[in-house]
Amino acid sequence: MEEQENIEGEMLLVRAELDDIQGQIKALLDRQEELSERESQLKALREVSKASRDAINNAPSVAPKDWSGSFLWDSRADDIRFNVFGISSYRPNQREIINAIMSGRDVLVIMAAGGGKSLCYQLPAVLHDGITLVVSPLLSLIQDQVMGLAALGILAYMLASITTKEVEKFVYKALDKGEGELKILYVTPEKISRSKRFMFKLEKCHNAGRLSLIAIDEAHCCSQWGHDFRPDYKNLGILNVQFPSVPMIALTATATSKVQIDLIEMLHIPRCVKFVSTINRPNLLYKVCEKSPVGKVVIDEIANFISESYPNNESGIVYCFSRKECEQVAKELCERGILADYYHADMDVIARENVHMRWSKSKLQVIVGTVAFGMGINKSDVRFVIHHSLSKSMETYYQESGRAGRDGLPSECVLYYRPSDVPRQSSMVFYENCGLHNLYDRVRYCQSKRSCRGAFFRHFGEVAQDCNGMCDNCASSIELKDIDATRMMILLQLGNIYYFI
Ligand SMILES: Nc1ncnc2c1ncn2[C@@H]1O[C@H](COP(=O)(O)OP(=O)(O)OP(=O)(O)O)[C@@H](O)[C@H]1O
Repeated sequence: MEEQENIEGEMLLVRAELDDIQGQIKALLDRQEELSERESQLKALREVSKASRDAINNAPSVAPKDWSGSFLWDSRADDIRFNVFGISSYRPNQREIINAIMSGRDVLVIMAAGGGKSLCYQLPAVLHDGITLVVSPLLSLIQDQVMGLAALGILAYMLASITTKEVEKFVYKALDKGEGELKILYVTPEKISRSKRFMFKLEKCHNAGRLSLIAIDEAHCCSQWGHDFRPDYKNLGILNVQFPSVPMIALTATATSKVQIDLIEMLHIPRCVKFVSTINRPNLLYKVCEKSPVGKVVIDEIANFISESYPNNESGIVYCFSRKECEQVAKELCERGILADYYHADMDVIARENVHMRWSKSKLQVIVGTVAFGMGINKSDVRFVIHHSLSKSMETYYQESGRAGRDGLPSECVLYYRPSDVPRQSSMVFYENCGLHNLYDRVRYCQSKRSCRGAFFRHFGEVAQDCNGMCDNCASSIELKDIDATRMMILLQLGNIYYFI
């Protein structure tokens, strides 16, 4: 009897000590998370302050100007905005950017996906007399833009491998002799670095005073620190060296301060006016779901999510780690009644175009893609982006998930996470610049019960904004508060408030 009591007594003590340890571990983990967050904040602040110190030290001083004031071209610009582009009012920063370009300044624009970057160079292109040269990384992007401009009645062409001889002749005549009414010319960066003939004609155009503006789209491709580095973008610095009097506008949706410094240097635009809009996409809801170790269960969950939340063929993307996984996931989604197909770099161009086209026209609900399904996705009504696997960095995740909701309507970004996915990603990024560091940032985000879009603000060195319950962690803390409040009311009614305290 006594022995029994001793055992019971000791068990109570052990249990109490275990609970205590559990409490301490939790407190330490919370503190670890707080410190990691603070460390990232401080790193971002250090970069921003270094960047502004460098900018102050290195750049020749230029008086700051109020780009939102009145300018000579105001009424003509308003007329073109409304009557040519059919846009009733400017979005934040658009007017200021246009004014800086029209004042002859180089400009760097950082504006979130769907923010309206194109208007910032297309409107000045129409406003100016000469030709605007646009460098863009992808043929599909260029084709979309040229088609869109043609529909608005703006004469825009591209010079690329698929350009017909007739169009090429027209473009070269326009550059050479000023014939025709060419307004905007799109090229890929390879044209600048590899075609002497093109550069020769461009020089003639410039010498005749007909090259009015140079726009570099997806400018983050210049930087090795960015997520889509393209070696040919490195050669674009030649444009400002060869045509220093022509204003240059560089545009991107994302650039950390390190990438900004890099691309300003590469493009030789140290005195550029910088317009940085918020990276926040308030219409996107971010969620991290626990990923089952059983593959079929994961697919079941994804298929249920799509068919229950998006029963009307609303468009979505599922990102996978490997090509094989893409094909498998697409097949299994089809077996569960979802109209899906896969897209990866191992397919030939025609097959990829075909899948992309069917999806763009909503004949396919879901594209299951690898990272190869990236830039050039212009579909604005993507309602969900699901990550079947962890992406390799915060930046990649921001870009990929950001393909949702470019039309500003509510959309969801869901990530399936399990710790056992980390090693295969780490083996892929091991040799990349800061690869592991970036991946661990991502892992920390997935494991955190507190992290939200605030992690993006920290990553891009932006002042934090409220998440407004638009992530699972913030939403559940709001729910918890609701539950607590309800419980509090019941307890108050029962006169049991001391329980709660
Ligand atoms: N001021 C405006 N008012 C209303 N719509 C606008 C305005 N400016 C641009 N848009 C529209 O917003 C959409 C997105 O614009 P755009 O394609 O230029 O975005 P973006 O910033 O280049 O995005 P991404 O980085 O994803 O390519 C387009 O349909 C465009 O016509």
